[in-house]
Amino acid sequence: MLLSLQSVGKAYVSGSTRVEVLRGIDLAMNAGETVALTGESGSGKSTLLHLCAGLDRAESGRIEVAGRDLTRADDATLAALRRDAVGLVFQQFNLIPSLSVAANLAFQARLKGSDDPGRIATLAGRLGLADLMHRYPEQLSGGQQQRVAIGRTLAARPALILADEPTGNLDEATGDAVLDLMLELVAEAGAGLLMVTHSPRLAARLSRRVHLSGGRLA
Ligand SMILES: Nc1ncnc2c1ncn2[C@@H]1O[C@H](COP(=O)(O)OP(=O)(O)OP(=O)(O)O)[C@@H](O)[C@H]1O
Repeated sequence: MLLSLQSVGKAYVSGSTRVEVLRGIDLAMNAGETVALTGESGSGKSTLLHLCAGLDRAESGRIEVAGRDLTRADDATLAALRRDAVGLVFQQFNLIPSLSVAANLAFQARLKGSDDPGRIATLAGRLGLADLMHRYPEQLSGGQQQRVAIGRTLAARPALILADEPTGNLDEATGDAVLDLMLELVAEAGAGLLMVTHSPRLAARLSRRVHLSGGRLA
């Protein structure tokens, strides 16, 4: 099992109010599966991805990624898991401002000790970034930055990709091409993709769809 959530609960407390965002989430994903996560704004989709990435902790229940229990792991173990097994494509792209596009693309793979210049060049070509390799993030459009963030994740070959509207800043044709690439590489690597999307059209292209509402998945 690549990703397993059992009865996962999470609430946010601000002042005297407690907001139950997730109330008993069960989800199981095998390697090779691609799952679309839909739900209204504020339903808890980003919260769920953050928990699966070990960026935040569940209040109850159990989360396992590639057989490792996140709920009991210490911070160093969670950081190692993010480096080695999980790829994140979030809405804040978190590119490194002082590094070129080429160095940003290679960054995650280098952390893992698996930098492959040939693969970076191929990915850059497929993502339409080949002519931008010497630029810096601040010299890119939002959609170009988004493609660098996706390339950086794909270059590191994670077992599980967690993506929050990864093509949200791209026009339809570019977004389709980028999703094609993501699905192709996920299939090739036998990885898994859990992707938040508001688009029923994009959701239909993944192998399974789950909907978050009232703190539960259906
Ligand atoms: N750190 C926080 N403290 C308090 N409340 C929070 C915090 N983060 C999120 N929330 C609340 O939790 C709920 C779920 O937020 P979340 O960002 O997970 O939703 P979402 O489904 O990803 O929304 P969107 O589609 O708009 O990005 C919202 O009501 C939000 O206001």
